[in-house]
Amino acid sequence: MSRSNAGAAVWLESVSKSYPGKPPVQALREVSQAFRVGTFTAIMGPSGSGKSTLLQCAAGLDRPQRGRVWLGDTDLTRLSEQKRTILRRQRIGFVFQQFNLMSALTVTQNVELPLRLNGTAIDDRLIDAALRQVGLAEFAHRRPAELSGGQQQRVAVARAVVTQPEVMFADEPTGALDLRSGREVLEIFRATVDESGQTIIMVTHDPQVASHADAVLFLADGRIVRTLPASPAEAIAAELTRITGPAVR
Ligand SMILES: Nc1ncnc2c1ncn2[C@@H]1O[C@H](COP(=O)(O)OP(=O)(O)OP(=O)(O)O)[C@@H](O)[C@H]1O
Repeated sequence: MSRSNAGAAVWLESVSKSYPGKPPVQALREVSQAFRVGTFTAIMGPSGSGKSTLLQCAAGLDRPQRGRVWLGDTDLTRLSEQKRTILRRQRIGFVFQQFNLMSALTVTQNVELPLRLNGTAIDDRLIDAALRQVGLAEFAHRRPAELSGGQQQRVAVARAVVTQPEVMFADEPTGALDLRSGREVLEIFRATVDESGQTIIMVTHDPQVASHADAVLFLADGRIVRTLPASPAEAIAAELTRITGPAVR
């Protein structure tokens, strides 16, 4: 089959995913979406609309029942579990809400970890460059417990970018951070996209966070129902209210 969407970092083609149950839960319904190289996309939508499922299918962590998911020229849906694991290590970076750092390891050792898992030779200059990128070069020998939450998340970002992945996926990356630390992480994301041509796909509930992205996708009931270009937080919040109904808080 020929690809009509060459140039996309990630491309979903009619992706459907359901979870078993009585009745089964239809989490994604025929979702088609291209994420262009060098763009920063936010995914929003009400709770249960399918955001995490979309992220997991796009990142090859989960496999849809129907449709295709491409990472560059690779069809992830055709790969075995083992090949997807190797591909994730080599070509994808992840940042989660809860940092997921190894507490016994230093900052440097945490950032080195993906290279070790890949069997890549450890190049100190690469580690140093990743730590500089997140403004933490002078914290290289500390352990996570000796850092603030914002600094820990910046270590997680350094760990995600050190392999120079084609795509970085982030699931609520600022959810556990105060406003200022959250903004610092988002500024690093922005710079990584603008200066290194990184592609970032991020799930968030927060319109302020989404306002740093180049585009915002809105999911409802397993479908992409709206796409906004880069927009101020107020416009994103208004769109979310239109889709979700007024906020309860
Ligand atoms: N492992 C699972 N087994 C069964 N149902 C699941 C599973 N994971 C998710 N679901 C269901 O699939 C639907 C989509 O879930 P998903 O986690 O993708 O939504 P979400 O938009 O990320 O939600 P939230 O904002 O609350 O994290 C929901 O109805 C959810 O209950």
